[in-house]
Amino acid sequence: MSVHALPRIAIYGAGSVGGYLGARLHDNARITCIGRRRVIDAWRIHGGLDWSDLQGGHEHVATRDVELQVDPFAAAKAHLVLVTVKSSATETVARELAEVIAPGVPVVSFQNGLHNAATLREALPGHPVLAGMVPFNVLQRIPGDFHQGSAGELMVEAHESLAAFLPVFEASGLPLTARSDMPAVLAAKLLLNLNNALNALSDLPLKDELSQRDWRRCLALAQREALAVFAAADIHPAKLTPLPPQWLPRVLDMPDAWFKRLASRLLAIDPVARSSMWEDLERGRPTEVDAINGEVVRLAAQHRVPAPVNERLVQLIHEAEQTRRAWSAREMLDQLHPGAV
Ligand SMILES: NC(=O)C1=CN([C@@H]2O[C@H](COP(=O)(O)OP(=O)(O)OC[C@H]3O[C@@H](n4cnc5c(N)ncnc54)[C@H](OP(=O)(O)O)[C@@H]3O)[C@@H](O)[C@H]2O)C=CC1
Ligand SMILES: CC(C)(CO)C(=O)C(=O)O
Repeated sequence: MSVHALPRIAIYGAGSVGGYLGARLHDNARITCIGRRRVIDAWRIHGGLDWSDLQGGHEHVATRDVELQVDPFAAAKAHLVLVTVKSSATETVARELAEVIAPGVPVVSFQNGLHNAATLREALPGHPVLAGMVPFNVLQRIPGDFHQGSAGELMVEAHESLAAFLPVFEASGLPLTARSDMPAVLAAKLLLNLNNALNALSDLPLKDELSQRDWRRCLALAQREALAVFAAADIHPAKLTPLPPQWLPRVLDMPDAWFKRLASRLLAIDPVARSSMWEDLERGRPTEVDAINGEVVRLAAQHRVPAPVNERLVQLIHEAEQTRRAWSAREMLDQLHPGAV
């Protein structure tokens, strides 16, 4: 197919997820990545984008094969826009997109958190704005080099406007599963993302952290609390893992040998993979904790149920944004459940 016949996809938020998606999709779409000057310059110096994954797949995408831009106006010609900024940037991005994108162009939020699509929708009336979900981990190892460190399929709210784009994702080896229950999918992802804060505070790779029972006990505390809050708020998380979400805390609590046997897929993670929140602390950026553990705390307050574990995690991450230290699992357990150790 001539390159001119390929759809144009703008990826707004050149970072770990945005760079990875851009690199994976570039054979089947004309990709424009829009981001900060420091990032775009670094990617140009790198000579483009590299992606790799757990299965050994890898590719170099030269700068001539992907458009790298700092000006929001570069999204004007897009047939589809993917938003890949952190949650705290969504409102600004929504306003920037409203100024530039063509009428009716669909916009997909590939972000963690429950409300990003709603925030985009408010500023973009007349566009289908669809919630998406990225299940896997992406680490930007050096600027322009992206590694997918765990498995899973991208999900998106089912909508007719995506019909022309689903084959693009499929052909690129990143199939998009269309779902009619995205709020439930995002709630289930939020439960998994409660580990982002713990992983960042542990300063360990995800695999090492989740291999230690005491770190898993910390996550189980945060998830149990979130499940009780969700129940009070009538939110029913979807089943994204082989185990129903309600079983996760019990399985996390298990001794290491049992956990490894029952939840081997949860540990099928690249040994270098870390949470996106760890990457934020590492790079001295504000984190998304208010949209993740903070969401549990907000819902708990609305429904008058306690959420001390997630409240403490929000505090600890905000402290870590100022001054970092690596916590041991025992110290963390003592913070989240005094007397449990
Ligand atoms: N990384 C991962 O493994 C995963 C991440 N996610 C989710 O995906 C989303 C993106 O995460 P991730 O890729 O890690 O984030 P990154 O921080 O790596 O990338 C986002 C980039 O967008 C930039 N940006 C922010 N606002 C604008 C703007 N107005 N115009 C242009 N660029 C802007 C940011 O710059 P600046 O830093 O200056 O704000 C940053 O460079 C998050 O919601 C995250 O939770 C989901 C699954 C896995
Ligand atoms: C994939 C996962 C759950 C963990 O890396 C994530 O969403 C993140 O890091 O933000």
